[in-house]
Amino acid sequence: MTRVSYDAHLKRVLGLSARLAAALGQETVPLTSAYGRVSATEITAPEDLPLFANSQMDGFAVGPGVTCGSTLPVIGDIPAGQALDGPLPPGTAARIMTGAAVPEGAAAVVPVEWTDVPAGPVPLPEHVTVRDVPAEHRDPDGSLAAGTYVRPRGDDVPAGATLVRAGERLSARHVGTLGSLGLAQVQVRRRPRLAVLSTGSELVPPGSPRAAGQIWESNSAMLAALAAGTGDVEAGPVVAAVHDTPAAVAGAVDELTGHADVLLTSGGVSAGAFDETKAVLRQRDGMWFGSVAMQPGGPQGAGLVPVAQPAGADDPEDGSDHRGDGSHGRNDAGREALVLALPGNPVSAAVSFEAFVRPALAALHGRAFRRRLRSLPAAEGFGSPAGKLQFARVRLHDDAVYRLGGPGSHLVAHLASADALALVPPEVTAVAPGDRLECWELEDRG
Ligand SMILES: Nc1nc2c(c(=O)[nH]1)N[C@H]1C(S)=C(S)[C@@H](COP(=O)(O)OP(=O)(O)OC[C@H]3O[C@@H](n4cnc5c(N)ncnc54)[C@H](O)[C@@H]3O)O[C@H]1N2
Ligand code: MOO
Repeated sequence: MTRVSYDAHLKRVLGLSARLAAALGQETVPLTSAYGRVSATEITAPEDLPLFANSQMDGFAVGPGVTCGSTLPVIGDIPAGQALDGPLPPGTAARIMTGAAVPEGAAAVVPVEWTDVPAGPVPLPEHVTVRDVPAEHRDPDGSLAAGTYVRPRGDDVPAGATLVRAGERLSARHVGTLGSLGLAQVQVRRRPRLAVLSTGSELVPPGSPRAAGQIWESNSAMLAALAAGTGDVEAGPVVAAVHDTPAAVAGAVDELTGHADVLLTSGGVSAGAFDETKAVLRQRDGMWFGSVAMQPGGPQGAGLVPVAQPAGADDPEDGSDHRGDGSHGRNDAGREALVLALPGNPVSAAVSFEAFVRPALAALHGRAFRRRLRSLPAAEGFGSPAGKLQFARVRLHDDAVYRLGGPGSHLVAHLASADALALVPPEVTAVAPGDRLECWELEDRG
């Protein structure tokens, strides 16, 4: 069987993902649905922000040269949401609220606390006397410094400034900024629809009765949960426990790729007499199977598989959006699905997700993928298989790496209590206490 390095297989998976990313395309979503999506374009500020010079305080807008003791006639109110009709006449003041537009002719805002006017809901006074100008707000001549408590137009960002880069995931704070600039819609990368298929005649869904030799199926729920946690997918069908027969596996693959852009399969990819997943998928154009020099996660398959055209799928009349809305009956002519065939051992499936699926889902959005890495010394020594990159399940504690359990790919409870994977390079067969290990912090660690 072909044996490739971890880096070589990752490169293959990322290349396949980049090809599918181009076909997935983009869509426009309302700002209220944009959180967590990946921007398809650079987004620049269409206007200056703040949109206009406005007051930072409830108080009085005044012209230049006001000093402690100045008394000024008050010509009116400027509540937030309104603008004075014309400039502020010289030698006058206008009562102004936080966020209200500072009129032409005003040089500064005097907070109400610095005046003889009571704070709060009081009638508009005829005059205001400035009682206090703290030293830090005075010009050398003692007058109130120009610009005091005025938020200038464009102070935050000028029109044309970059707010979001193409391929950047939109945070809640981005959403707030885009709303501040009146942007009601965002062009985002279309999220792939993801399906999961677990194969194995020994598997029964949790909650079902179990015959001798059977086990409860757990990979499909785990893989669907890991995928959901990335925020990079639309949840699609999850099929737990398809029997190891060519017809059952082939039927499930056709059905699921008909409804998904990405299919994760688990099981049936090693050397067993009943490993039908590999046998069936190997016959599809575009699928590669081989052994990756890593443990767990050695046996892997990956490819872009042409999707069987479902009966009755129509061509879109306007020639647009060949992907439709991800529902039944979309036009699948020429469409391909990314199939990642993961090993069935539960720890192997989980490690394969971290090693290949997580970066693939980022690449499907054209998003740069960054792991949370730490380099820490091993607390204890342990062995590692020669020629394989080992992903040890560990806990990071007191700036050291503590291994959990052994290397067995069936140790699911240890997997669940891990908060990181420690990588032992292929050429290292023994880790000594104090040896530095690169660790990937697990995204959904408890
Ligand atoms: N002769 C060889 N045997 C094996 C090799 C090999 O190179 N030569 N590789 C081993 C490695 S490494 C792995 S990993 C596994 C991968 O096997 P498969 O992907 O074919 O997986 P299965 O045989 O179907 O299952 C392996 C194991 O995991 C359990 N399993 C499978 N699916 C699920 C599921 N959805 N939920 C819970 N548990 C599952 C299954 O019962 C088996 O115990 O092959 C080694 N063998
Ligand atoms: O490589 Mo398998 O994935 O050890 O357990």
